[in-house]
Amino acid sequence: MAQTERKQATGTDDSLLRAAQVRKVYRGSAGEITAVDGISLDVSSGEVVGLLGPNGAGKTTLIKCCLGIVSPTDGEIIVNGADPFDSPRAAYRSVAAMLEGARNVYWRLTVRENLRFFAGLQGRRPTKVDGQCDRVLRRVGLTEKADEVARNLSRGMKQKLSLACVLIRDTPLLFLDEPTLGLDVEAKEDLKDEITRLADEEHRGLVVCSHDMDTIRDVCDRVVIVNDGRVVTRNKMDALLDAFQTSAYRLEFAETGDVRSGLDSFRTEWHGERLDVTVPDNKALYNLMEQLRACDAVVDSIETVQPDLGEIFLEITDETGQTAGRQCERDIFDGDADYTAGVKS
Ligand SMILES: Nc1ncnc2c1ncn2[C@@H]1O[C@H](COP(=O)(O)OP(=O)(O)OP(=O)(O)O)[C@@H](O)[C@H]1O
Repeated sequence: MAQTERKQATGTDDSLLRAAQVRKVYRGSAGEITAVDGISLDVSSGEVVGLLGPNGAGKTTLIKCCLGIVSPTDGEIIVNGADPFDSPRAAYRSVAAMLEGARNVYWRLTVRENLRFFAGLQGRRPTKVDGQCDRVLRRVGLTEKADEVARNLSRGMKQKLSLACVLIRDTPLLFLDEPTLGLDVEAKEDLKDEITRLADEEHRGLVVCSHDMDTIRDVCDRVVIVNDGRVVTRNKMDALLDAFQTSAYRLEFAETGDVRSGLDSFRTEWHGERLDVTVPDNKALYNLMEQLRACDAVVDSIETVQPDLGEIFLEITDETGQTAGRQCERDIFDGDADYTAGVKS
């Protein structure tokens, strides 16, 4: 890659990841699979980005490309100023990943030995990192288990150890794949706090992949939703929720009149006597009110339905919702002034 292009791709100083138009085609005896088909992903310091998509969407492949584990067929990847294929050592020093949960820890080693090992990979003397080990163990709630052999830990504790092994490496960029898997409610809340703290106080950049939409909603500044190897939507979390918030209303009736059969042109869902109705715009809301009057319905209360990220995700990635997804993507790009690097997919 030409130096000028690289400079462009490296972007601003706080850019920790710039992946532009990444493509990965796996070739095997069964033929070709395009796992990633031109995805771009940026992460800056202090930012938490959610990477969402259904099974097989290409998330893990993209992450492995960014880590330099899988070689992309096409595209540019820069990790904290280093190309993971041209300068693997420099890139490796900047990024740590929690992939496939607890499978990346050494089950015969104790919790502390695991941490020393991973600190050693970062070039530090394992015997000199005990203070930091204690701090990391405190943060993930494993202090009491420091001398326990990893294989004797519960599933949730193994997950915490896996996170601790990522944190001990002290890298500016972190990839966390399904970090809440197996965690109880309290541990999940602690993990969310820790992710937010890492971004806000330590200015790290994090990419979080999860099917746990509560966690994604609570910790992510932005989300990128992929399907079939392509980006279907990217947006700031607030804007994504807002985009869906304005279109759905919950009505309570004093009198329902003929309303159950009179709202055919709207998307409706009854919950007992309550009605959720989705309208595309303000004009349609006005039409809805007219229609309700025509049905002799008396509305007792009307409120906007809080958008559920899980439902938004399904709507966007559902095959029948492709148009909605594309529309959403266009709206989002139109309004996303921060996303100006020319790396839209
Ligand atoms: N090593 C490989 N060789 C061939 N095909 C692969 C390989 N790894 C992944 N794939 C295929 O690439 C596609 C994307 O897989 P990937 O694991 O990246 O998806 P994912 O979004 O991480 O899914 P999940 O949420 O289930 O982890 C799938 O069709 C998968 O079968």
